[in-house]
Amino acid sequence: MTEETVSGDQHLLELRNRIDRIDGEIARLISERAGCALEVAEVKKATGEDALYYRPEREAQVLRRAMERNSGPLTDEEMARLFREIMSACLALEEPVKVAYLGPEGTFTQQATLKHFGNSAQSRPLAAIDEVFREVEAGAVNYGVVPVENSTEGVINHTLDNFMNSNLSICGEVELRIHHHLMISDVTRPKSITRIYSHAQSLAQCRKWLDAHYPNVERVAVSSNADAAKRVKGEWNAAAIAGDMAAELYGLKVLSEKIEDRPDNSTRFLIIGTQQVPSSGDDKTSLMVSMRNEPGALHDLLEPFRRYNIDLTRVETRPSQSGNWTYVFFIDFKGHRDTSGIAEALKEIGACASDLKVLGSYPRGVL
Ligand SMILES: C=C(O[C@@H]1C=C(C(=O)O)C=C[C@H]1O)C(=O)O
Repeated sequence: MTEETVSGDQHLLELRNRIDRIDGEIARLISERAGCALEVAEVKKATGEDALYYRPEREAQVLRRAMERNSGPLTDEEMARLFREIMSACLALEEPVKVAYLGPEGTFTQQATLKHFGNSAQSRPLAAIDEVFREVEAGAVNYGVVPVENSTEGVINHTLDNFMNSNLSICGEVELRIHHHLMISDVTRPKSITRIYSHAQSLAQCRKWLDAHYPNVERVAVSSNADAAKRVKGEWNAAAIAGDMAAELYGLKVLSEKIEDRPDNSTRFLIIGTQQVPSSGDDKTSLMVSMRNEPGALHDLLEPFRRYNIDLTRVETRPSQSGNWTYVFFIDFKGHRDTSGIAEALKEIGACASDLKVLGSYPRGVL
């Protein structure tokens, strides 16, 4: 052995000893933190039956602080993800949070659920967006996670329409970068692919790539990406477009990575529940408004936003379910309903609208 390797080995040993010591400290601090969370639970329990254990506004603040405080070498996102998991475990000690999401397992909505609640939440896949709403309304789960818009393909109508017949609120949002891959099973012959399965939204998000690489291959829309991945197992002439989780879950091989047409392709998901969330300091508010069907109605609706200098982030129109050619507007803007300016604007809009429902004020997605 040369002198160099001896000193290299020695250095490695010292570094590992240091890491062991640091791990000991981290473990002690995490236990101390978990003990605090248990005490918090006692304080919350004293408020009675409806004690709210999961506090979206507080969690957003903890994550933002973790990012602000970070000075590297880990990225801010990586640091926040670690804190996300610590909080998830602490919350589970207080009370395990139950979450339903649009399934099946392996979908991007499952990935969004994990990103938002961490691995200690108890999550359950359901077959349809309506079912997620229903289970939260029935109290079978505490929260639901549903997709609401995609940066390439636009709004998910089904989610918006569900709010028309529901009393649920929006308690949070989470954004997910969507990377699609073309995947095959171990029996697929890559040169003989005649059929590609995926969800219609995903096929649309990869349209140009498919036109360029598989122009004459049949595109088959199925109920989810996970379903597409499942079908490919055992089909020698088929491929699927889906995400990492589906590839892993069904043991598929990725043939082409990141085939989405737009590199910034992302989907926004909503956390639905029954809770009214206090301000986190950086929030968004979502409204559902119906207007009288008369000239200038849309102008009257939007005017207070300009006057109170409120930053609109989205306006969607959906046919109302109460009559032909009448519409419901879904409006998102920056800020919390309880802050001055916004509270006044909402009062004025309420006075000129035939119906106004604040779907919720909630922390802007952190991760
Ligand atoms: C500890 C609390 O309860 C939960 C756990 C949190 C945490 O671990 O930091 C934060 C918010 C709550 O979801 C709290 O409300 O402060």
